[in-house]
Amino acid sequence: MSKPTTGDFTKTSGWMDWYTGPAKPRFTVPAGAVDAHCHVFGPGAEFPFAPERKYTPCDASKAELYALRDHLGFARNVVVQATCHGADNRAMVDALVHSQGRARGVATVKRSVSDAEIQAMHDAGVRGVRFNFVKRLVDFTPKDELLEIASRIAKWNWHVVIYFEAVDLPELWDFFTALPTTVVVDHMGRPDVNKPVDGPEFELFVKFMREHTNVWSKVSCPERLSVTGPKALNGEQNAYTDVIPFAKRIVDEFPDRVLWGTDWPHPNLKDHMPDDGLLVDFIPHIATTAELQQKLLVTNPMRLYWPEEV
Ligand SMILES: O=C(O)/C=C(\CC(=O)C(=O)O)C(=O)O
Repeated sequence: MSKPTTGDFTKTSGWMDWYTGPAKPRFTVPAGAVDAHCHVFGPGAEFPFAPERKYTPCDASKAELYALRDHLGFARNVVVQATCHGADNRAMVDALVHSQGRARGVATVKRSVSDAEIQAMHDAGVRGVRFNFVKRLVDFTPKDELLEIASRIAKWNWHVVIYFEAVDLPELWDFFTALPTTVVVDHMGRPDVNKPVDGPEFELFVKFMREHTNVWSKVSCPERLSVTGPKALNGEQNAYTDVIPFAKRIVDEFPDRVLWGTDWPHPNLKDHMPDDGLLVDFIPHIATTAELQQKLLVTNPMRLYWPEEV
């Protein structure tokens, strides 16, 4: 792969570009595997970043995303709207319509979105909206506005993706449990992996999934959650060991409601940029049987994003 470009935009200071030349994974993903969490950024010259963005990334185009998909052995992608594009979904939708049906999407919308706009996004392959509660990424949106959006998109059988930090779950609980759709949590609700896997904080997340069967989780982003590593670099086959107990627990207890994604191009990492090939080699540490891997990588994402093919 070539090096990331920047267009006319100036990247956020300290920005880490995605890893070029990822390893070929040693773990062979099952046929039809879906990378269910990834993004496109711009390119800024074609799809400008949103004025209200909290970071300016390097470009990460659909062509580069699909080259990575093929290199890693995946068949499909779910492209999630990144906050640097605000509620301007053009770059994400453009990626979907140029995927030969091999990508579906998750959008960010405002209350002002029209039914015709929702329908057009649906026709392009969008199947959900994302509500982001990570304060460094977005400004606050009132809950009544989000609930109104959730009840409107439910008519298209879309779901809601939620992104939040573990410490905020108690405060957000009532809102999340009032959502009328399937709810997909990004990155296991960002647990603090310094805390015990059976401690009160992660128990609350497990309870959230146990008591609400409409709640799914992405067991993604060990590179973001890990404190002790080791990093997925230089051929490391046992990366991010401190995240494994958390992700494995969720896969074991809720095998029919888990998804996995690369999170390429890995926005806002501060410490290191992982080798995506080695991230794929993390999967068998958290989904430890062929049956669990099939559910995580194929059956579950297909049920949620391509139900007409299941
Ligand atoms: O890519 C992710 O899932 C995580 C992000 C970025 C993000 O959510 C966004 O820009 O929309 C993060 O923690 O900075």
